[in-house]
Amino acid sequence: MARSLGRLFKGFQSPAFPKAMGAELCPATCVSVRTPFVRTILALPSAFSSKPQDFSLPNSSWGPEMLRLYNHYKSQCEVEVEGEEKQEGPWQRLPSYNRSLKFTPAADLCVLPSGGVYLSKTIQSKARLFTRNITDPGAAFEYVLFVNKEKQKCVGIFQTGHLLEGPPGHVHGGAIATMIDTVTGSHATVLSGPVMTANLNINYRSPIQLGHTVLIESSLDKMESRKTFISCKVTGTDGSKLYTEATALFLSISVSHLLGG
Ligand SMILES: CCCCCCCCCC(=O)SCCNC(=O)CCNC(=O)[C@H](O)C(C)(C)COP(=O)(O)OP(=O)(O)OC[C@H]1O[C@@H](n2cnc3c(N)ncnc32)[C@H](O)[C@@H]1OP(=O)(O)O
Repeated sequence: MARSLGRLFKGFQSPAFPKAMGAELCPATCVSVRTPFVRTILALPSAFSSKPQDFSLPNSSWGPEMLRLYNHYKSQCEVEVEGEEKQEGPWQRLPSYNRSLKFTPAADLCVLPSGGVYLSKTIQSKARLFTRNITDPGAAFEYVLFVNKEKQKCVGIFQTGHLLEGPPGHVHGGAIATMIDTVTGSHATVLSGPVMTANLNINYRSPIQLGHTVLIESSLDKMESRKTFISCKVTGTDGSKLYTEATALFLSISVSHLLGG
């Protein structure tokens, strides 16, 4: 277990900002790899089951607004320079998988001081990322994240499926919190390496209709020692309608924190 976590976070171990913001956050097919975060992203599939699927690519459930915004940011991941090969653009897409740890043999399990083990083999083999655990396309969270290293921004484009209902016909507040945590948490991870959410403050301004696509834009407010402060807004796809505002605090952690050490 400890070895698996170590592998997972290996690329995060020298996350100093702004060095990490020099990251080239490219899809798994990209060959240009320089920074700790990108190494981690690219290493992730090998820590999964044999056939990792990148869920942040378009599928048949994506509506026109989801596709339009995806294409808008995707087109800025590479730029044409006259007479030269395509170059990296200001935005980079973050790939997204549904597992963070592969099955680990019993010998790898971490024995806690209490005498228990960190995770049973069964739980490890069945564990799935919360936002990617419903396999029916379009039923729950459809999303893709892009980061902009120069502007220190991250955007999430989310299409909200019918299984996210809270108030009739509208998205559950916990699902909105999940979307916000996903965008701001990924942003903080890009900036600072392994982090956990310490505090999330949410103001729900207007209900989000089920099936709607929303844009979640997060910005770095400040970094202080182990603390990364991020704020974000959830809006309609043209940015005019404000649905939700939030601020979040992330604390950098070591792998031993996750093991209860
Ligand atoms: C590729 C990956 C993409 C991931 C995307 C998804 C992201 C999802 C992220 C999550 O959902 S994480 C799960 C939800 N979060 C948790 O379960 C965290 C549970 N809490 C903890 O594990 C610990 O409380 C925590 C790591 C947050 C902090 O414990 P520490 O022991 O490391 O910190 P400590 O208590 O020593 O405090 C350090 C500093 O932070 C401050 N602090 C800690 N918790 C705080 C808090 N809640 N609010 C404000 N300040 C806080 C604390 O006052 C102190 O400030 P000073 O250094 O200035 O004195």
